[in-house]
Amino acid sequence: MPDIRYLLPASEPKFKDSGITKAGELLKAWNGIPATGIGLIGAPLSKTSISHSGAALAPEVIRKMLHSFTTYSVEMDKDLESVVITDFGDITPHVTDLKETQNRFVQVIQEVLERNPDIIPVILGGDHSISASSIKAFRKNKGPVGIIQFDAHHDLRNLVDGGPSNGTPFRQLIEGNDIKGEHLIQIGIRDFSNGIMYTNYAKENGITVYSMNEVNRLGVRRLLEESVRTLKSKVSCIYVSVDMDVLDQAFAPGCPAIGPGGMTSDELIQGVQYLSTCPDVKGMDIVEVDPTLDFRDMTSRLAAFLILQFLLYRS
Ligand SMILES: N=CN[C@@H](CCC(=O)O)C(=O)O
Ligand SMILES: [Mn+2]
Ligand SMILES: [Mn+2]
Repeated sequence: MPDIRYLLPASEPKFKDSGITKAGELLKAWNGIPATGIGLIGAPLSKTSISHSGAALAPEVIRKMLHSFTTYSVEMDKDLESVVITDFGDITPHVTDLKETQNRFVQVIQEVLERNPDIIPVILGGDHSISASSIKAFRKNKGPVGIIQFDAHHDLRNLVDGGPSNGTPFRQLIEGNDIKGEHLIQIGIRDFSNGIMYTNYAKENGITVYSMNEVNRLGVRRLLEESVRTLKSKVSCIYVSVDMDVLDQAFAPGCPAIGPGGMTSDELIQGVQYLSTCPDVKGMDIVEVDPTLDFRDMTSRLAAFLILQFLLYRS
C-alpha cells in the first residue's frame, strides 16, 4: 500500500486508541510449532441441524467479535495484551458428504492435539453435531473424557429418525463407547424442550441431569463444583460443551432453538470462569450460534466474551 497519511486499507479500524489493545489482536495463526495456552479451531458445519441453521458462519463472526473487546479485565486488574490465542483456522467440510465431514473433524482435532499436547482448544461450531467428532478426538488423544454440557436439550435423540444431527451427539458418543453415561453431566435442561423417552434414556444410562429448577435453586457454581469433583477421579480430562441455547432467549437470540426460562448470560459467564480455573478442564466447544438469526451479533459477542473469560483465568 503506498504511504499516504490517513489513507489506510479498508480492513483497518477507523479509530485506533494507542493505549488499548483489542482482544482480536491476540489471535495469531498457528505456525506449525507446538503451541500452548488457548487455541481456536473452527468447525463450520450446520447442514446437520434439525432446524434451519447458519451456525456454519459462527466461527468467522465470533472471531470478528473478539475485536469488540479490549484485552483488559477490570475485575482482575489484568491485561492480556501479551497473551497469544493460537488460531488453527477452520476445518474444511465436505460439500455434501456429512460423514466425511465428521471424519475430517475427528482427524483434524486429533492431529492438532497430537502436535500441540499442551494446547487447550476452544472449538467453535457449527451446530451441536460437531461435539460428537470433537469429543471422539479427545477420547482418542487423552483417554476417558468427562463432559459438562450446558444445554436446554439432552441431545440424546434416536439415530433412526434423522441420522447423526445436532440432536444426537451425546447418544452417538455413548453408543459408540466413546464416553460413558455416568461421565456426562447436563446442566440447564428445560421444560417443554425435550421428550420423556430421552429423559428416561438419560436416567437409564447414568447421565447426571441438572434442570433449570436445580440451576435456580442451587446455583451454577455449586453444581459445577460438584460436577468437577465427581468427574475428576473417574476420567483423564474434562471437556466442556456450551450449547448457547442453554441461555434464555432474551440473552441468545442467535440460536435456532431459543426458549424462555433459561440461564442468564451472567450465570454462564460465571460458570465458564469457574471451569477455566479447573486444571482437569482440557477443552471446550461453543455451538449453536447462528449469526444469520442474531440481533446485533449479541450471541456471537457473548461467545467471544466466554473465550476471553476462559483465557483470563487460564493465563
Ligand atoms: N443441539 C440442539 N438440539 C435441539 C435443537 C435441535 C434443533 O431444533 O435444531 C434438539 O435436539 O431438540
Ligand atoms: Mn440445545
Ligand atoms: Mn445441544
